[in-house]
Amino acid sequence: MSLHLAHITLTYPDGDSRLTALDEVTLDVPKGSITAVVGPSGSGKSSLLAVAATLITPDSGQVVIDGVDTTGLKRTELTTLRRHRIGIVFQQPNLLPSLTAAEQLQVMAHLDGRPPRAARPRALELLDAVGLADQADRRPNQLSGGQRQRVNIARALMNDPTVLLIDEPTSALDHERGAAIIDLITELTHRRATATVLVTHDRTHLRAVDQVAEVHDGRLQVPART
Ligand SMILES: Nc1ncnc2c1ncn2[C@@H]1O[C@H](COP(=O)(O)OP(=O)(O)OP(=O)(O)O)[C@@H](O)[C@H]1O
Repeated sequence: MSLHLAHITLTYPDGDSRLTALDEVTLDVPKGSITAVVGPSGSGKSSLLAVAATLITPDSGQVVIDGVDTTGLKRTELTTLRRHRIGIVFQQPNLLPSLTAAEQLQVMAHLDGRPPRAARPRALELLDAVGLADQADRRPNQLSGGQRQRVNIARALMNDPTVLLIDEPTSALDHERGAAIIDLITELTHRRATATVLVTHDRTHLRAVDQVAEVHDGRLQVPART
């Protein structure tokens, strides 16, 4: 199991008491498969993604990434684990305005202490994989919203992660472009054998996913096979 969440409970301070955002959540995502997490606003989807990304430590429960139990790891160990094994795609691409599409990806190598120039072939290969082979030297303002989201996805794959976590990737796109992005994520998941979690409130795109998990008031419904 490449991503294993076991009995995760997460609370936030709420006045004098605490609000339970995740309540005993257990989820398994095998390598090469994609799980969609759906649920109403405020149900706990983003919290679930943040816990899986090791960005938030739950009150209790276990997060296992690629066989590594993250419980008790130091902050620096978590940063290293995240950098090498987890790809995160946030809702907004957050691309750097002055960099070309290829450079957005090469920065990931730089952050990992490797020379960005040596990472160019991989950056170009990934841009090709997301359908942007001929846009590598364009800056964000020369790309469409859908193309920027593709750069965002390619960037998350730069360090060859085992776990890919994606938050609402279609929210800024029209239906057709949104569907194309989900198809792309599904194809990349199968081809690159990532354990992918896709948070979405849009159920129209769920045809291709392997598993749908529903969150209600912080509780995950037993996933039904699609
Ligand atoms: N930093 C925080 N401090 C306090 N409460 C929080 C915090 N973040 C989230 N919450 C609360 O936790 C619950 C779950 O929030 P979360 O953002 O995970 O839901 P969500 O399903 O992602 O919602 P949306 O679809 O609107 O993004 C909500 O009641 C929210 O108000």
